[in-house]
Amino acid sequence: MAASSDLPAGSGRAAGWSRGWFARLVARSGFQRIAARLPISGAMARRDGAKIFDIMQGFVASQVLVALVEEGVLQDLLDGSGEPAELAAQRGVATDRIRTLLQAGAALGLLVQRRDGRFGLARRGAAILGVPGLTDMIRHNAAFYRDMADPSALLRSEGGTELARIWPYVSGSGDTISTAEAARYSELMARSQELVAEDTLRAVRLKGVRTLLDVGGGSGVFLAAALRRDRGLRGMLLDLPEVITQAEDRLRRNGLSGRVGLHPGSFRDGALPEGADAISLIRVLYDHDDATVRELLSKSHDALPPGGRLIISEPMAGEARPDRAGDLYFAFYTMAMGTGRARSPARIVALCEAAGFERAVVAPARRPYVTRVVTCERPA
Ligand SMILES: C[S@@+](CC[C@H](N)C(=O)[O-])C[C@H]1O[C@@H](n2cnc3c(N)ncnc32)[C@H](O)[C@@H]1O
Repeated sequence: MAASSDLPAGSGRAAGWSRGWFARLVARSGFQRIAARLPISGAMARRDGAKIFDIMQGFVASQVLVALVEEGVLQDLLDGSGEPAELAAQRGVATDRIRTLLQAGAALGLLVQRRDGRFGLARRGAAILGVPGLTDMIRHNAAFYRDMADPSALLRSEGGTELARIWPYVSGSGDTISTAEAARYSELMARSQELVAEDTLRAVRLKGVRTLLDVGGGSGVFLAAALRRDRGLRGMLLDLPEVITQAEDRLRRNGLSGRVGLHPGSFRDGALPEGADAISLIRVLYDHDDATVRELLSKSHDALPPGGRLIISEPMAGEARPDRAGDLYFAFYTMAMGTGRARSPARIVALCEAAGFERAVVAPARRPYVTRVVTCERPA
């Protein structure tokens, strides 16, 4: 919701308002006491109070979610009786504590309590099990939240965060990444890529494209989805050598090896391979600082023929209309990684135009918390 929707009529933009007299008035405890007693301002104060409380308890809510996933409670409620005592005994946890966890899950709208005291999955709780990659994402947030445990330290940090270790390539230091590290992060990306690929391929038309180069294509999930959708399309995939072996395996398993050329290497070194009339950058730009992004966009421009298309897909910031996915979660996630940032579509378009692209289009966002898509073209 835009911040300005909460403002008194005619009060102008939120930034100006928050510096003004009304903000100073609302910030007084005396005002809060009086406002709470009056009918209209009392309702407003209670609404604000509930929203503030909701923000404050967000960490507890997400940790309850982690517990439900890590303890395998969601899965057990899908398959089992939902009897708290049974769930407690299976885990060696006191029954009243498991009941507290189940009640908390119900308060979050993930579980339902039945009349006989048993618990079951609510629709949203069941969806957590069904959405590809979601439980892995919930688990891997543990590292992010350790970085977030001291937000003041994070704001001042110069590296050394847990997320920087989880995504070792972001430093671009030239240190080689172990194959095991590459396999770990690629698997995580692969699981969540299904949703990203679905939304990206809905947002772009690949009609007329003969060869698609997926830069930073990971283990090839996006390319495989694109090739399955368009039987005439050929693919090229560039990623670090430690990652390419996984793409090779996946494409072979999908019977697509014959349609894809693999290019092990770093996009930091030399030009991008030529031969594609479209390039995709899926969840790549937000890992990197502006200087790296400018260079990568410029190399993409040079590798494309005139009229060639660039597809950028990743979670983006809302900028003038801040949203919780781009401006809260991904903004701090990329801060904890240490190099990248969630950029707004307008910022991405500006960077593309600076690299020589034109005819930029920002696709309507279907699920902005999954991805947003910007396309542009090299001038014909
Ligand atoms: C966040 S992952 C995204 C992977 C895939 N596109 C997806 O959305 O699932 C970023 C990818 O960029 C690759 N990458 C990072 N730095 C790179 C570089 N310098 N050259 C080539 N690939 C790189 C990583 O190995 C990783 O596969």
